[in-house]
Amino acid sequence: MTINVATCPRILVVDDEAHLRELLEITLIKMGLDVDSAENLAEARQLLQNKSYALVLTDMRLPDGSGMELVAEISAGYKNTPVAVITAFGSADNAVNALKAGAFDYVSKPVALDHLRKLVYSALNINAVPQVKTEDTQSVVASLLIGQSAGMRQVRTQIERLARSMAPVIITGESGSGKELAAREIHMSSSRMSKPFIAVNCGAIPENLMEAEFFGYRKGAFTGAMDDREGFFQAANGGTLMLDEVADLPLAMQVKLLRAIQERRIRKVGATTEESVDVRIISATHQNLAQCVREGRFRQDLYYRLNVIELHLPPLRERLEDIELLAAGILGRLAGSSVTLSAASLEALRAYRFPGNVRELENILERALAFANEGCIQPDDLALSGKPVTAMPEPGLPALPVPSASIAAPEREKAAPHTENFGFPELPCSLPDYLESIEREMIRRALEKTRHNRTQAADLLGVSFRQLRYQIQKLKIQD
Ligand SMILES: Nc1ncnc2c1ncn2[C@@H]1O[C@H](COP(=O)(O)OP(=O)(O)OP(=O)(O)O)[C@@H](O)[C@H]1O
Repeated sequence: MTINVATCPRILVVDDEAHLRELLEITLIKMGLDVDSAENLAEARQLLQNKSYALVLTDMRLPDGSGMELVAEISAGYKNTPVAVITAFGSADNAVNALKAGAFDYVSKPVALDHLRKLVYSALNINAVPQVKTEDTQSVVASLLIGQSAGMRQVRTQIERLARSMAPVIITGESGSGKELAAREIHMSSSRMSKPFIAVNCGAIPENLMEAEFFGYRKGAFTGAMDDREGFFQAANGGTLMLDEVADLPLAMQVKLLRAIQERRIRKVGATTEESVDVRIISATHQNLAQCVREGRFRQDLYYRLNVIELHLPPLRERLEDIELLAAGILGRLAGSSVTLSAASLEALRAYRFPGNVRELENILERALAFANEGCIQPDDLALSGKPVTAMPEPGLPALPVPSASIAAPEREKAAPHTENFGFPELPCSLPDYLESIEREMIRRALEKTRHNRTQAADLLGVSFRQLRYQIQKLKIQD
């Protein structure tokens, strides 16, 4: 990156150690930047009032207070100024706290100049990311996430904020609720947008290949390693690495990952030297990671590192008002403007629970397109299964999902004869999917009834604890 001298960005360095201040000043000036320095908080505040800065770089310990105070003040009062902190060696807690308070990034002492330069370039890029605002001031330029519900608006506002930081983010939400899309949006709205976004499904990689897949390997490192290969970290260098289903990482790999994140250095399998990497980590899980920590399946230190900021994607059933826009977007993508949704179909969709969230809506519409006549999708074409959001069955009643129960009134009459067959539904489109939906529902009920005590829930269902745990994972049940 070359810096435009005509609009030379100005950096504020706040540090009371003269030699470190000097090192930072020289490095920044050599990068073609203007630099102001302050020895303490009072001087920094004074300078901030008089000039605007492209970046503030502050030490944590200052003679008249803590760098954290400056982070908080800048985050609140100078929203367009990124602030990075310099932390003492080994004080991971400080770094995490600063990121939580709104710091854009951090460097640890002794300051590695290559890391410092990368940090500065990222910070300078932040304000170069184009932001198009709508009347309600939400950025729409890279909005991949469709939806205007209060929940989605909040998600977008949070994404806008998160995009201006390097802080690790954990995205939670049920399967299919848009976690990967949200991660992409954070990346696309950040200064890393021109660099790669790599999404890795941690649950899909065989344990014995994990290290090589993440960090790469040298030729001859193991049988079959015919050439040097890069791993996900190198592939995402300068950009964002998304660890999807992070709870599925085996414990041994969790240790290695923690090290890579903390040191920002990795070592290829079979290599003797380490290489530095500049990767922003976004993780995602549909599991309760804190619970995984309690159960000893996830390391607390890694949890603490990854879980600096949480972004929660609400399930689709909590934002049913988004369905119309989502359906229009999905149909537009799948069929252009040639197919529409009838009013009754929209009503039927709005009454459905969507256990598979937006992904399920996509599947329903894709299948419906095949059945739709004259360019209009009717409720029958949707072939909805499961219970509607409204009309939950009474406790104690058999919980078999009734496919036609969510269909709007006139269509319900048509479908009724099929559903009066001893309470069984009409034939499902897919028996395995149908049986899974029943199993999922029964497990959910047992968990609800036992206040999420898995041992008791397993007893209620007449299965072993391990069997239940396996089914919960397999069926991606939010517990
Ligand atoms: N708000 C949204 N607007 C448009 N499309 C969406 C939205 N949310 C999700 N999708 C679409 O739904 C599908 C599932 O989304 P995504 O893969 O991001 O979900 P996920 O939560 O990461 O799922 P999983 O936990 O199973 O990995 C994708 O095709 C995605 O494009």
